[in-house]
Parts: sequence; structure tokens; C-alpha cells
Amino acid sequence: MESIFSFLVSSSFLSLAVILCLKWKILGNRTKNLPPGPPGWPIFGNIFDLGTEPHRVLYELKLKYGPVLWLRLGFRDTMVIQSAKAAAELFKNHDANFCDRKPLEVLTSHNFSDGSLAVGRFSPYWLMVRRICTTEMMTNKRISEKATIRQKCILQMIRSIENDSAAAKARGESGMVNLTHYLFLMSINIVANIMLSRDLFDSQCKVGREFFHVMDKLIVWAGKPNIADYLPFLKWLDPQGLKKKTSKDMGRALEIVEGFVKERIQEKLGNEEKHKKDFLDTLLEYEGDGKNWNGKIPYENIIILILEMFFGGSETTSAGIEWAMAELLRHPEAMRKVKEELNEVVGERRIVEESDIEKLPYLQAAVKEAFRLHPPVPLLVPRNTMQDTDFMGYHIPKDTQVLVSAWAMGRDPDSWEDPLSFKPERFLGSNIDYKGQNYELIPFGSGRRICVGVLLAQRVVVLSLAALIHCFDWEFDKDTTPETLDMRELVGIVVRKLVTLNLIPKRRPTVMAA
Ligand code: HEM
Repeated sequence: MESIFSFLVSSSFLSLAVILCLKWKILGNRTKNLPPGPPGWPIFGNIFDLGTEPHRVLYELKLKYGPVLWLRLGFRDTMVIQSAKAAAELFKNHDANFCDRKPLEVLTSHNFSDGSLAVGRFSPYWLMVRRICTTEMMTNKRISEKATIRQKCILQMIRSIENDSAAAKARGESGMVNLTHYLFLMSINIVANIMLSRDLFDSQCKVGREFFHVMDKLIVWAGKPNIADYLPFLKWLDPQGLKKKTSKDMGRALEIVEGFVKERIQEKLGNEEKHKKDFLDTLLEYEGDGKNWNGKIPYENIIILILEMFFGGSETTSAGIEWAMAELLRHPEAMRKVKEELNEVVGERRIVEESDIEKLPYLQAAVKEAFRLHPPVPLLVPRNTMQDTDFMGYHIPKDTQVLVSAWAMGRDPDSWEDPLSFKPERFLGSNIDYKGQNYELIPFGSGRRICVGVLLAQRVVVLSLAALIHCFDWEFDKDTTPETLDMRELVGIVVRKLVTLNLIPKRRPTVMAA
């Protein structure tokens, strides 16, 4: 009885506090010149307007309210940018003020966000880590040094697909494989090789299998909308249990990565040089830059940074390849052109290599076209404003969440002719690229927070697609045709195909065995 009474008293105080707080917030904002947007519910604001496919709903709202939209998601003031012009204004003139992040509640588990580059706040620590990534790890030169590793991982994938399909046929099945699954494993394996110089794809690697499994779950938890992000007074309650689940799986993922880090420290102590310097070595050896950071990177943060590269580099990359493959399968004429180009440039006596990429303009154009229509992270990673700002005539208060819809820009009829059609030809002879300078095509974001993995991802996406198409002819099951291929989306942090790509690979007999 006593506990019910104290619950009622404390919840009444809580509700009163919430209402006062909200009233103050709404009245405070009403006096300011905010961008237009739909009216919202008390307390919840526009949370329920977003539905299960927020990027699509926001696009609809753009048609009514224009390219700069204002929403209140619970207690989270939110501005949404949905045109190339508004994005140019943001990234060219306000990037410095708009480059903070506010981490999702689930990503505060095990202090992940404190050590993270991707969801960490703008700070001297962030500047230091970002600098290490962009000047030491993700430069063209450093990435080129690892070309043979990527080639190896992609060949491993091709062989596994071939073997598993043959085994399925031997069992009397059609030989169909779940391509999405192989793409995810390959992408994680490339990150593992670049960051840690080790293979996780190897079927003998038990810890590798467990790691894939835990990563898969973490991606699901982090991708679920969490009411506690919008109504912070509910954080302690964890109403959907997402923090609890994330905490458990994050704990295990960090433990596994820590195992790799400890092994490396032992190797270093024993002076065992087993590989060329990799990302882990760079982090362990770092001594500070005398400007943003003095001294070494905290041990816990090194583990977080390694885990985060798996987060940032696996599902995004595999989803990018999956969408591009799906679009090519839906457009046999475009697929024919890709094959023709591969036959001309690579021929039949060898497997495609990274050095071939620049001689494959049609394939590159097809990848750009797929990123235009299906950016794997459609609303980028939310930014947070650091000060009150005048933006395109509007007053944007400090601590506003900023969503930039790469999805809306890719489909904007003001930027693209016939925007909903898949036409790689539009990029032939055009300088438009996805490296953050052309705001109508920003699947990797732009400005200070642009994806650090863009150069790596570009190579992996194009090369894997080339290898998959060069080595196999891909067939649908008997019930699917290019016209009926299911293109519905599964929305999480990354948007991938709802129905995975299940295909029958037919080895092209003319291409030499991988
Ligand atoms: C097709 C593949 C990929 C896509 C579509 C993608 C997309 C993105 C996007 C949209 C952002 C946010 C940019 C912004 O806020 O403006 C981002 C950030 C980031 N990405 Fe990627 N990414 C991909 C691959 C990778 C890879 C391979 C890695 C590393 C191995 C990586 C690591 C990161 C990191 C660490 C950040 C945070 C950067 C920061 O906040 O400073 N990404 N990515």
C-alpha cells in the first residue's frame, strides 16, 4: 500500500514537472521564428507521425511544409533538411555549429558513446580520434596498402557461395544461397582484417561466429526506436528493455574485442611482428598530438573504437552492395552492360582486381545510382546544434537535433530528371560523386562528420559487386522475376532489404576459378 502511495505521489510530481517543463519549452519556442512543421501531441509531439519508415514520412511532409522542417519528438526539438540547397547551406556555412552528436540512450551502455567517434560529442577527444582516422588509417595510400586483404576476403566469399550452393544442390535443392548473409560476413571480415589483421570469416573461428551473432543483435537493438530517447524522464524505466538487451550484448562484444586487444599487447611485449601496422597498432602506439590530446588513448576507448568500426563498416557496406545488386537484377539491360564492361576490361582468364575499378565506369555509375535511390543510412547520423543559430531565416535553438535526409535529396525532382528510375547512364560523363561535395548525392554525409570509411567502402562495394557479377550468373527462384523482386525496406539504423536476396549462383564456366 505504502509503495503504491509513494508511486502515485512521485508520478504526480513527475507529470507536473513534465507539463511545466513542456509548457515552458513550447512557449519559449513559439516566440521564436522556427521552420514550419506539423502540429504535435502534448508531451509526445510528432513521435507517432514518423511511423515505421521515417525517411518516407518526412519526404511526404516536405511536400507540404518545404525542405526545412520542424518537429518536436517528445522533448527533442528536431530540424529536418531535405533539399540539396538547404544541405549546402548547412554544410558550407553552419557545419562547425551543427557537428555535435547526442548519443542514443542504448549507446550509452558501457560508456560506449564516451569513447566513440561516430556518436561521441564534439570534443578534443573526438578531434584527436577523427584525425587519426583521416590522416593515418583511411587515406588512399593506407587503404591501397591493404588491397590484397580485400581481394582475399572477397575471394573467400565467392568460394563459400560456390561451395555452399554446390552442397545444397547435392542435397537435391536448387542451390539457392542467401547472398545478404555472405555480404555481411565478408564486410565484417574486411573490417577485421584492416583493423586487427585477423580473419573472422574462417568457419573454424568460434569466437568469430559468436561475434557475428552478437553484432547482428546489437544492430537490431540500436535500430529500434526507443521512447526513452524522446522522453528522457523514462530513461530509468527502460520501458522497452532495449538498454538492458544492448548492455548484455555490448558487454559480450566488448569482451571479444578486448580479447583481441590483449593478444596484441602480448605480441608487442614479446616483440612478435606478425603483420604490417594496422588500426589497432596505431591506437595502441598513439602518444598524443600535443594539441587536442596529450598522452595515450584510454584502454577502454581503444576497445570501443575497434568495435565501432565493425558497427560503422559492416551492415552499411553489405546493405549498399545488396541494394545495388537488387537494382541490377531488376534491370537486366543495366546488368548486361556491367557484364559486357567486365568482359572487356577483365576478360575471362583472371578475376577482377581493385586496379580494374577505374576502368569500369558503367559499374561505378550503377553503384552511384543505387546509393542515390537507396542510401543505407537515409537520414545520416543525427547532428546536434551547439549554439542558437540563424539558419535560412529561421531561428534554430541550441541543442536541436538535425536530421539530413540523403534519401529525400536522392529523389528530389529539382535535382534529378526522372528521379525514381534506375538509370546508371545519368552518371556517365558527369562529375557528380558521393564524397560530400555534391549535396544532391550524400549517402556518406558531408562536412566534418562525413563518414571516415567512405574511401574504403567505395572500393569494397564496387569490387565485391564486380566479383559477384563476373564470377556468377545470378538466377531467381521460379516464382520471382525482375518485375516482382521484393524491394521493401527493413528500417533500422541502416536500411536494408526486408526480404534478403535469395539467389541461385551459376558459375560462369568461362571465368577462371577463383
Ligand atoms: C556503404 C558503406 C557506408 C555508408 C553508406 C556509410 C554511411 C555513413 C554516414 C551517412 C555517416 C554519417 C555522416 C554524417 O553525419 O554526415 C557515417 C559516419 C561514419 N562512418 Fe560510415 N558508412 C559506410 C561505411 C563505413 C566504413 C567501411 C567505416 C569504417 C570501417 C565507417 C565508419 C564510420 C564512422 C566511424 C563514422 C562516424 C564519423 C564521425 O562522426 O566523425 N563507415 N557513415
